[in-house]
Amino acid sequence: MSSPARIGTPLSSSATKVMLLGSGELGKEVIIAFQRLGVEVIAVDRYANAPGHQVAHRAHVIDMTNPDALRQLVEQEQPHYIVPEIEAIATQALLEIEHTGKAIVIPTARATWLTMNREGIRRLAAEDLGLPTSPHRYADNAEQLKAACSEIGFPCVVKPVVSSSGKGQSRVDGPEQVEAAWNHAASAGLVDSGRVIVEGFIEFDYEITLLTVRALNERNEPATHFCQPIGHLQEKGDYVESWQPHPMSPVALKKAQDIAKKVTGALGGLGVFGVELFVKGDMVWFSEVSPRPHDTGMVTMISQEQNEFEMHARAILGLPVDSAMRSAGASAVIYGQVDATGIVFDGISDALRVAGADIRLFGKPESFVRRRMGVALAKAQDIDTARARARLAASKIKPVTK
Ligand SMILES: Nc1ncnc2c1ncn2[C@@H]1O[C@H](COP(=O)(O)OP(=O)(O)OP(=O)(O)O)[C@@H](O)[C@H]1O
Ligand SMILES: NCC(=O)N[C@@H]1O[C@H](COP(=O)([O-])[O-])[C@@H](O)[C@H]1O
Ligand SMILES: [Mg+2]
Repeated sequence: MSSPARIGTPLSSSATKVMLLGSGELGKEVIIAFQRLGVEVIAVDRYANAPGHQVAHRAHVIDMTNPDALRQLVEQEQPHYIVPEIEAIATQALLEIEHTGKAIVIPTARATWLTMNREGIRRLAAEDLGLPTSPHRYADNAEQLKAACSEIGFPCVVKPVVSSSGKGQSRVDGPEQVEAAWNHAASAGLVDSGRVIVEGFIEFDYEITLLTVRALNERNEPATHFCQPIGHLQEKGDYVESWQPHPMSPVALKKAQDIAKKVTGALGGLGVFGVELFVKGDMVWFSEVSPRPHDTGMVTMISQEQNEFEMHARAILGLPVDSAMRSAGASAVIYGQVDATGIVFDGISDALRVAGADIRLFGKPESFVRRRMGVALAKAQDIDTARARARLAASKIKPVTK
């Protein structure tokens, strides 16, 4: 597939150059992993001093949904690899860039294009691959949404087709809530494409992220590695806690791995994928997939030998990965809790005195009450203790205005 991996010297003519499109908390860790391997990293985001900007060789602020701005920056920086870190990117420009052969898009330009829009990945998963998903319909206005919700039945979930971290998402319990769901989706979608998806509500026992890695083996062929399942808790469509390993029946685990193998195989390329699945008994539904490290996978910073960001960097460069666990672990989100710039975090010593605990503060320049500003991590003998420790450590951190 490719020649054996080589890495040059950063900031010289031999440099191996990677451009991150999106440089939030996930990109920051991917950049640190690349930096450790002596890769030259260019971090891009929509605002200045994003977390990843602070640890890269160079930083740029552009509108990544603008194809001209994206093409121009790629022309200027000439990266070998382009690593998308968010959904809302001008994926059409990525398809063109990949086509010229000037840069490799991770995992592939088509994968970023399909997964940026819920409709693209749903059609691939449900129609082309025949994977089990929630029943679903699409709507382009409030009237169509009413009809779609009645067809699907209540409760159902309405989401903008382009959005993430639960933005613009509503659970709808009856016809009287449909209009509010339409307005919420229209106001909060990342790119206002004006289209929403309605999904039947799955009454799952639990949900997991199955981190799946496509990395080259010793014969230089892509091979699939599975991490242990990550259980998580979501509030308003956004993750608040995750833990690894989540116990699963052998039947459910096998189904989850089969689904993950099919969907990541169909997307192709190299790197980490976060396959989101709902589980009830031995039934498993595909929900969605991130063709990149996943927020719930931040737990791997404490629970795995190689965390998801290190595995992503290695897989991208054609290097071997190891998806083995080190210890049961958990993560708990630290929210901004205030609307302010340049906030200060109190209580860090108390957090770090919690047994087995550690923290990451992302360094986002501006805090919002519900913005994810950091994460507490904890290891333990079992996931219940790890969860309690991570929650306790997170609760000790008090963001305040300066
Ligand atoms: N059809 C559904 N049935 C039951 N719960 C759902 C359904 N769709 C979404 N949810 C709940 O909402 C959460 C967020 O949904 P989803 O992953 O589609 O949103 P998202 O905006 O893409 O979030 P992220 O970017 O963090 O993955 C899910 O993890 C799940 O807890
Ligand atoms: N579920 C997707 C996800 O967690 N994405 C992560 O959040 C950042 C945006 O944060 P912000 O909204 O606080 O700028 C993204 O850049 C990425 O690191
Ligand atoms: Mg999700």
